[in-house]
Amino acid sequence: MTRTLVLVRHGQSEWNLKNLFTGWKDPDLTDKGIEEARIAGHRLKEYGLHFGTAFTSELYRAQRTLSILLEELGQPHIPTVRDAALNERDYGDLSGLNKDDARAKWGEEQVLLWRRSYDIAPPGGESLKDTGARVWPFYIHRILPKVLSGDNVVVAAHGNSLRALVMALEGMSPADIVAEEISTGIPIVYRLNADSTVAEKTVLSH
Ligand SMILES: O=C(O)[C@H](O)COP(=O)(O)O
Repeated sequence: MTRTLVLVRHGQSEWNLKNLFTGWKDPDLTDKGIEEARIAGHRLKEYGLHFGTAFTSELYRAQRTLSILLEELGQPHIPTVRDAALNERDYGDLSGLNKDDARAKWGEEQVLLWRRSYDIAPPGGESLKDTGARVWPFYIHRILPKVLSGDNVVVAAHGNSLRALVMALEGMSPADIVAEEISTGIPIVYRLNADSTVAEKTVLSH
């Protein structure tokens, strides 16, 4: 049994391109983002992966990335679960603001704490810990049983919902997770042991 779990962050969005905090806002992919999703599907095809189930968020950029990727894989119609538990971190009052303008207003250090620390939430939004509080139970109750049953699973989600998932999978500490970045459109392939620990991790870079 392969017990494969693939995580992929959506391709570049219009707001990634404009350097805006996005969170639960719902912009589309850019042309580059569409291409990144295609390449991700192509890399998974080359890797020989077939999926039984897909999971994504309720946000369009992740859903569109997933459908482009599955189309490229030749598996456009697999069962797909969409759930807000996998949504991006809610960026609260920062949503829609330019990231450089935010650094100019609140300082580099404060903005980095909001973006990468474990438990400091942006004003009106979620910390990574808050995001994990919805991602982790969803993983345990909905995603993991599929993986452990041998049903290869792909999860198309977001930078911070995936950072929360990677933190749990790899047993990272709050200090470790600060440096963890998830690139757009790069599949991360985990093979899990029967006890759900990670046996192997492969990053399918371009
Ligand atoms: O919501 C956003 O702005 C991005 O998708 C992730 O942003 P971050 O890299 O600032 O956490």
